[in-house]
Amino acid sequence: MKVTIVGAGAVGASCAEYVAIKNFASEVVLLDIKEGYAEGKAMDLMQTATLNGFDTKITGSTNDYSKTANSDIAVITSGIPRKPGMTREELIGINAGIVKEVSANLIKHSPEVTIIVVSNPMDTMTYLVHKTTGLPKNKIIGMGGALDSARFKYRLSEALECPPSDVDGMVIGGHSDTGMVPLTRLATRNSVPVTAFLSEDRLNQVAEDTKVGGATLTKLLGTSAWYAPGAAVSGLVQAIACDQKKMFPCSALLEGEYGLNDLCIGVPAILGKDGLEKIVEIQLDDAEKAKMKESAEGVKKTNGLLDV
Ligand SMILES: NC(=O)C1=CN([C@@H]2O[C@H](COP(=O)(O)OP(=O)(O)OC[C@H]3O[C@@H](n4cnc5c(N)ncnc54)[C@H](O)[C@@H]3O)[C@@H](O)[C@H]2O)C=CC1
Ligand SMILES: O=C([O-])CC(=O)C(=O)O
Repeated sequence: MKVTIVGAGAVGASCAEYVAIKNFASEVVLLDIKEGYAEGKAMDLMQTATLNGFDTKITGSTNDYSKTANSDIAVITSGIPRKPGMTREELIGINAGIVKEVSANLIKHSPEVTIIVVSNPMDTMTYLVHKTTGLPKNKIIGMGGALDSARFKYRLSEALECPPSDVDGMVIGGHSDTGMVPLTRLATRNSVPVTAFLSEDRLNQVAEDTKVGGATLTKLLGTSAWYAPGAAVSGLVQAIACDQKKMFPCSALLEGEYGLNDLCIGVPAILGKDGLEKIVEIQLDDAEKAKMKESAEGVKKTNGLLDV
C-alpha cells in the first residue's frame, strides 16, 4: 500500500507520522515544492521508526512526481494555511491553483489513485478536483468532518466532564466557521442522548465552540492546527487502505442526496477499498435541514469564485 502526501508542512508531516505509527502502509512518499524539505521531514520521521516501532518506509521528494508513481492513496495538504483573523475561504486565490496543478500531476503518475483533499477552503478544493480531473466520484474525498467531529466530541466531553472516549457525535455540513452542522440531537454518552445531561444553552455553546474550533486554534498558534488534522486524515487513509467500511463525515460530491446537487459538502460516508463507497442519508429534523441548506449556499458561493 503506497500513500503519497503532497505538502510536507505541518498537516502533511503530522499525517505521515500517524500513518506510519499505525503501521498499515508499506510506503509513504512526502512531496513538497520547497527544496529538500520533504526529504528532511522524511528522514526525521524515519529516525523515529525504531523508537515508535513501525516498518513503513517514508521517503521525501522535491516536486518529483515520478517518485509518487502507482500510489494507491494521495493526500493533498499543499497550500497556505490561514493566519489569525482570516477565514478559510480567503485562501482560495492561492490554493486553487496549487490544488489543480498537484492533482493533475498526481494522476499522471497514479491514474488509479484515490485522492483525499485537505487544503482549504476544503469543500471547494474537493469540488475543484472533481471538476478538473475526471476521476470517478468515489475516488475524491474531502477531509473536514472527521476533524470537526473529533473537536465536537472533545467539547462535549468538556461539558459532560467525562473522557472523550465516552462520547459519540458527528458534524456534517461545510468545513467553515459558520457552515458546520454539529448534530447535538444525535450525540450520545454511552448510548444515552447528551440532551439528557446538558441544557439546550450548554449544547448550543458546545456547537458554537465546535464551529470555530479551527479559528480558536489559529488564534492560539498563529497558524492553523496540525495534530488533530493529521490524525483525522490518517483515519481516512487507514479506512481505505484496510477496507474498513468505517463511517466518517466526508466532503462528497452530492447528486440529489440531502436534497443537494453539484457541490461537495460534509455528509456521512462509508470508506473502504473503493474510496467513498456509499453516502449515508440520515433523517434530519427541520432545523438541521435548514442549517444544511444554509451551509450548502455558503459552499456554493465560494465555489462560484472558482474558474471552472
Ligand atoms: N481540511 C482540514 O480539516 C484542514 C485543512 N488545513 C489546510 O491544509 C493546508 C496545509 O496546512 P499546513 O500544513 O498547516 O500548512 P504548511 O504551510 O505548514 O504546509 C503547506 C506545505 O505545502 C507546500 N506547498 C505549497 N505549494 C506546493 C506545491 N505546488 N506543491 C507541493 N507542495 C506545495 C509548502 O511548501 C508547505 O510545506 C492549508 O490550506 C490549511 O488551511 C489545515 C488543517 C485542517
Ligand atoms: O482552521 C483552519 O484554517 C484549518 C482547518 O481547517 C482546521 O483546523 O479545521
